[in-house]
Amino acid sequence: MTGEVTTTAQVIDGKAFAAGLRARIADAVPTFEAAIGRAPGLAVVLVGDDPASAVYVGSKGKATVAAGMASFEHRLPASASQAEVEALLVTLNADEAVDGILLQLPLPGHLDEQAAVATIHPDKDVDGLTPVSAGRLALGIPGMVPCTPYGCLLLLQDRLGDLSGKDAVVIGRSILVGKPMAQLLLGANCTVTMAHSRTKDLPDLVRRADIVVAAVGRAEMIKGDWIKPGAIVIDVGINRLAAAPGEAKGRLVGDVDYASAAAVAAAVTPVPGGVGPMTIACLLRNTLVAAHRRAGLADPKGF
Ligand SMILES: Nc1nc2c(c(=O)[nH]1)N[C@@H](CN(C=O)c1ccc(C(=O)N[C@@H](CCC(=O)O)C(=O)O)cc1)CN2
Repeated sequence: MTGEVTTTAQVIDGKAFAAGLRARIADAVPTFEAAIGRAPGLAVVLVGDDPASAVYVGSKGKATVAAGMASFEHRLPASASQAEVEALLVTLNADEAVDGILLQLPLPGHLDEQAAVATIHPDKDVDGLTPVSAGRLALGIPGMVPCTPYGCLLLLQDRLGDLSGKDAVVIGRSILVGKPMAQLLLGANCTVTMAHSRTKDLPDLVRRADIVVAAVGRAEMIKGDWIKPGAIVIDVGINRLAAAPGEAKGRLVGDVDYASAAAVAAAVTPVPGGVGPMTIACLLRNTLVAAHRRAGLADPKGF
């Protein structure tokens, strides 16, 4: 019999992996509480009324409580000034019950995101976005690592073990994902190429990679014929398509054209259910770690 051999990639189940991580975090919380006399605390700040952000903040609060940690939710109106946002962050920096602070992004357009984030004390920066955290990551010094890229790294290591010598391409150069992802992969001894909207011959570049991390924010842009057979594909994109006739809302898709990529790759993360759930699990992990460091305890083992 002749004809093409079609492979079907394994699905990397981020939802299941995140559930396991969250369960292990919940198991570690009572030990911390017994030693310090209080649970780790996470404060999440939402400015404005972006519906997606409100959903993410609600999910973070629920996950925090489910892990046995203390959740502090702060909402400011969309009209809040830079000074008001920064004043709240300064108050949270000084609050002994708060180990981690997260400022939900994006902020309303009139606010300076970088300046606001930089107000967060680096020891409480569980989002890993302050200049100090970014500098520590670049220098390879222990610090807080942004949640989404850290989640991607955990999924890759779970699949491949040692990443040394792998060719990795990161598509997208955001502060939230692309740049820290590249640093983490470099730290894991990958050979890393960063690609972005002005990269030439992107399909050819992607075709050389053993690991593809897509974080470009364009629905289904990366096609299966760009993927090297046997590569691992991590799709960070979350894009909602326009609703088809008869649908209340459009489907969620990633930055990767899943069906065509799955025919070539060894393994692919789905959207939804891939990288997304890892973001919140890693936020809890960072909060647990921050709480230990602030209390002068050794980092919890196995995280
Ligand atoms: N300060 C931050 N702001 C934002 C971050 C961040 O890490 N820090 N990330 C994103 C949003 N985000 C968390 O804040 C987030 C996005 C997606 C998911 C998730 O689980 N997605 C699900 C699908 C959800 C759906 O149905 O809409 C999935 O992929 O399975 C969790 C968290 C921007 N802002």
